[in-house]
Amino acid sequence: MDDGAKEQRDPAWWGRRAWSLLSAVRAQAPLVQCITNLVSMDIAANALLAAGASPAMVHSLREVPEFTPRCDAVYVNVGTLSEDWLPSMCAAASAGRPWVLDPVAAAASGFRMEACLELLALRPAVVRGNASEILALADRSVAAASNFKGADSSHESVDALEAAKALALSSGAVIAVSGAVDFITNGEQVVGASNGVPMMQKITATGCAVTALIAAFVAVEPSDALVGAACALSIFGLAGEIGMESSKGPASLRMHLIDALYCLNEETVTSRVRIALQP
Ligand SMILES: Nc1ncnc2c1ncn2[C@@H]1O[C@H](COP(=O)(O)OP(=O)(O)OP(=O)(O)O)[C@@H](O)[C@H]1O
Ligand SMILES: Cc1ncsc1CCO
Ligand SMILES: [Mg+2]
Repeated sequence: MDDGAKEQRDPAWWGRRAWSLLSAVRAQAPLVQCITNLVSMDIAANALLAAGASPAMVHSLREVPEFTPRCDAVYVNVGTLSEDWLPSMCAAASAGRPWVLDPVAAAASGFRMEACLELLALRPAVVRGNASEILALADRSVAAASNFKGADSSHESVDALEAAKALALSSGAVIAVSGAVDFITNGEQVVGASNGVPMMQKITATGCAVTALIAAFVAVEPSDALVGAACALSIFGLAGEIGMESSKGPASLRMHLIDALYCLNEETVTSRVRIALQP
C-alpha cells in the first residue's frame, strides 16, 4: 500500500514499495499475455512464473478478442517481428488492458521502426528498451548515425536520459532505459534503479524478461507505472546480483537468477533494492 501523498521517497520507501509490489504479484498471480519474440519466450515465461505471475504466450489474431480482455496486462515485444504478428500486437494493445512495449532493435529496419511508432501511438503504460532503442525511438536520425548493434545496445543508459524524457512527454508512456543504471521517467521525474550485474547482458533476452516482469508489476499497480517499472527493474537486477554469487558464467546465471527471483524475501528486498529519485 502507498504511504500517502506526503511520503518521503527515500531508499527505505522504495524497498518497502518493491516488496509490497512483489508480494502483490505473488498473491494475485496476474495473467500476462505475452506477444514476444521467439528467443525470449522461455526466459520471459520463466521469469514471470518465478515472480508469481501467470504468463500466456498467445499471439493469434483470432484469439485476441476472447483472450486479451481476460488478462491483467499485455506484453508486446517486436524482437522477431513478422508481418503476420503485427495485427495481433496492435489488437492486443488496443483491448483496454494495461500494456507494456519492448521495442527490440527498433532501428533494424523501416518496417520495424514504423511498427514501433504505430504501437507507441496505442498508449503503452511503459516502454522499456536499452539505450540505443530509446534513442532511436525518440529520434530516427540518431539510429542512422550510430554504430548499430541490432538487439544489443551501443550506448550507455545515461546517454539516452534526455531522449527518454522527451519520448515520455511526447508519447504519454513511462519510459525505462535499462543499463548499468536503469532510468525510469514520466518526462518530469526520473528514477534510477542500480541493481544488476554486467553479466546479465550476456544472457539473451534478459531485457525482454524484465519487460515482461514490468507488465506483471503494472498489472498489480496500474495507477503508478513509474513506481511499478522501477520496482520490477530493481527486483530483477537484485535477482541477478544474488544469482551471480553462485554462477560461473551466463548459462548458470540464467538458472540462478530465476531461482533467486523465486526465493526473494522481505529482508533481502527491503535491504538491497537500490532505487533513488534523480536530482
Ligand atoms: N552494466 C550493467 N550492470 C548491471 N546490470 C545491467 C547492466 N547492463 C544491463 N543490465 C541489466 O540487464 C538487464 C537487461 O538489460 P539490457 O540493457 O541488456 O537489455 P536489452 O539490451 O534489451 O536485452 P535483450 O534485448 O537481450 O533482452 C536489465 O535488468 C538491466 O538492468
Ligand atoms: C537476439 C535477438 N534477436 C531478436 S530478439 C533477440 C533477443 C534479445 O532481444
Ligand atoms: Mg532488448
